[in-house]
Amino acid sequence: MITVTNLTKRYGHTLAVDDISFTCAPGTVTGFLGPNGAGKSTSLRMLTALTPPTSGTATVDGRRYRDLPNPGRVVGVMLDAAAAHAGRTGRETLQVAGEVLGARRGAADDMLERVGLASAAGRRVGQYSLGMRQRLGIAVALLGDPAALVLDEPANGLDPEGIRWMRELLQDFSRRGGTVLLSSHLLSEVQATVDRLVVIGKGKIVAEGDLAELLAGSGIKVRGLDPQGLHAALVAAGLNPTPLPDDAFTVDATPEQVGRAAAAAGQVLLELRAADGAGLEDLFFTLTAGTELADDKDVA
Ligand SMILES: Nc1ncnc2c1ncn2[C@@H]1O[C@H](COP(=O)(O)OP(=O)(O)OP(=O)(O)O)[C@@H](O)[C@H]1O
Repeated sequence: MITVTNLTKRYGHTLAVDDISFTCAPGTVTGFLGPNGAGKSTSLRMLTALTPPTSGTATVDGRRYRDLPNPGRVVGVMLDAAAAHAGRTGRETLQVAGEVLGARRGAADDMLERVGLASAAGRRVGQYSLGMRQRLGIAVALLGDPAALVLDEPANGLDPEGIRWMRELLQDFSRRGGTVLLSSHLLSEVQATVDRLVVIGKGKIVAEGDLAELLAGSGIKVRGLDPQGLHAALVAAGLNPTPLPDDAFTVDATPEQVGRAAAAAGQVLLELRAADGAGLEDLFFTLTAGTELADDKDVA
């Protein structure tokens, strides 16, 4: 169990993380989602004792990371896969990590096999692609056979096949009772992997809950032949339409209410269905507005 309670971090005048609280239960994969600069990395760094909190606490299995005698045996961590020692080979990286953890002999090679790096084990990490470093980072995190994983942007640099591999690995880990907390700045990247979401914007939690609930709780999507006429009809019926980019609207009402409002005004409907998480996407769009430059930097 990962428990974050009133966690806060201030850098001078910047409130990077502002009084956040949430828990991650065993057997679940939680996505920690937010745009660049929202406070994800700072939160994960506080959770893993790399940065002291200004106030609040973060614990894994009831203990702060820095109080764990052999933390890698309790929680596997990957915060910056690119930071691995470039001069070491993949095998050496895992052997060094294994010594710290007291892992059994042969664990490094078994793990290289598990993450698909066996054939690259003797190559220097400096020659690895970002995706290969992510795999190596996961291998280091898993090496101590921990019950929890904390991963900062694990999908970064992975190709679609790599993302699928990561998804299966994490879901398998959670099915065996493990607890996973992973961060991402892309909803689409983690949507198929996580069971729960904690959404953070400007240091504060702005949404939290089961993925299915967050995706479902977004009303009805409706699109008509005459968007302006449909908008006027919905407003006249006392409904409160929110415009979507494709000339459609979301409405917090039943399909029948929307259908009747449109019929009363003679409006032809082209689409009337559950909104598929458009509300969550809208929320994310609002949060990420203005951060495109930072996203481009990540891709480059
Ligand atoms: N060491 C630091 N000194 C001063 N400000 C910092 C420091 N680390 C982070 N910040 C600031 O805290 C805020 C949150 O940054 P953080 O890196 O946690 O966000 P993030 O959600 O992880 O974004 P990214 O995905 O870009 O890393 C930002 O405004 C950032 O500039």
